[in-house]
Amino acid sequence: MRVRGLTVSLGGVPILVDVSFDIVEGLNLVLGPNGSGKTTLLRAIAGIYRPQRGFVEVDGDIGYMPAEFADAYMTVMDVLLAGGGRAPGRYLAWLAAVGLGGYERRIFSELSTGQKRLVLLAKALAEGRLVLLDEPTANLDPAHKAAIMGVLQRLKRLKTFVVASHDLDLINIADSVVLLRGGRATQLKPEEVDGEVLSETYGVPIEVVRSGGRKLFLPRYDFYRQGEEGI
Ligand SMILES: Nc1ncnc2c1ncn2[C@@H]1O[C@H](COP(=O)(O)OP(=O)(O)OP(=O)(O)O)[C@@H](O)[C@H]1O
Repeated sequence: MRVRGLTVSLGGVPILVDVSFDIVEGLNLVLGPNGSGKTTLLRAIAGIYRPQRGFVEVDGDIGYMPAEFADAYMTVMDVLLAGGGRAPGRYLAWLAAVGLGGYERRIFSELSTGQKRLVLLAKALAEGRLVLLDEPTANLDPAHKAAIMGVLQRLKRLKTFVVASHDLDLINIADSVVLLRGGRATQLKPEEVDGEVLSETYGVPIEVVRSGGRKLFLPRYDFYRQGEEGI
C-alpha cells in the first residue's frame, strides 16, 4: 500500500504537498506539529478528501477512528453499527477484544473519554484490515494508554495501522514513521528517529533517553521557561 504525490488543499490552502510514503505492514506512525496535516492525511487515505494531485493505493476495507466524536446519547451498540454495515456479532467480538465486553447496552455519552476511545477503536477494527487511528492515546490515563498500546502491539500482525499522534511513546511500537511539516512528508524507520530529527520537526529541543529497552522522548521545557522570562 502506498501514498504517492498526494496534494490536498482545503479552502484553497495547500495542506499536503506532494506527499509520498509506503504504508508498511504493522504500525505506520504519522507525527507532526499541530496543524501539520495529520488528520487531513488520514481523511485523504480514507477517501473522505479527494486529492488535487497524486493517489492513495490501499488493499481491502478501511476502518477509521476520528480524533473527535459527537457525544451521542445512543447505546454503544448503536454507535458501533452507525454507518458501518457489518454484522453485530463482529462488532461485539471486537468490543470484547478491546476489554469492553458487556458494554454494548451502555449509553455512549455516559462513558469516560478512554472508554469512548476504546469503543471507537473496536468499531474501526471491526470495519477494516487497514485501520486509521487519529490520536488513539490522547486524554487517556496510564492504564487506558497501556491498554490501547497493548491492543495495537498485539494486532499489528493482523491489521495494518496508520496512526496520527503527538504521543512520541508510540515510536517504540512503530514499524514506520512519517514526519509531516510544512505540508511535506519524510518517511523514516523508527530507529532513525532521533532527538535531532524530532527537534527539527517540532522546533523545540527533544532529548532521547534509553530506559529498559525503550526510548523516552523528552522535550526540553526549560527552553520555554528561559524564552518566556521577558513576558
Ligand atoms: N475543512 C477545512 N477547511 C479549511 N482548512 C482546514 C479544514 N480542515 C483542516 N484545515 C486546516 O488544515 C490544516 C491541517 O489540519 P489538520 O487537522 O489536518 O492538522 P493536524 O496535523 O491533524 O493538527 P492537530 O495536531 O492540531 O490535530 C490546519 O491549518 C487546519 O486549519
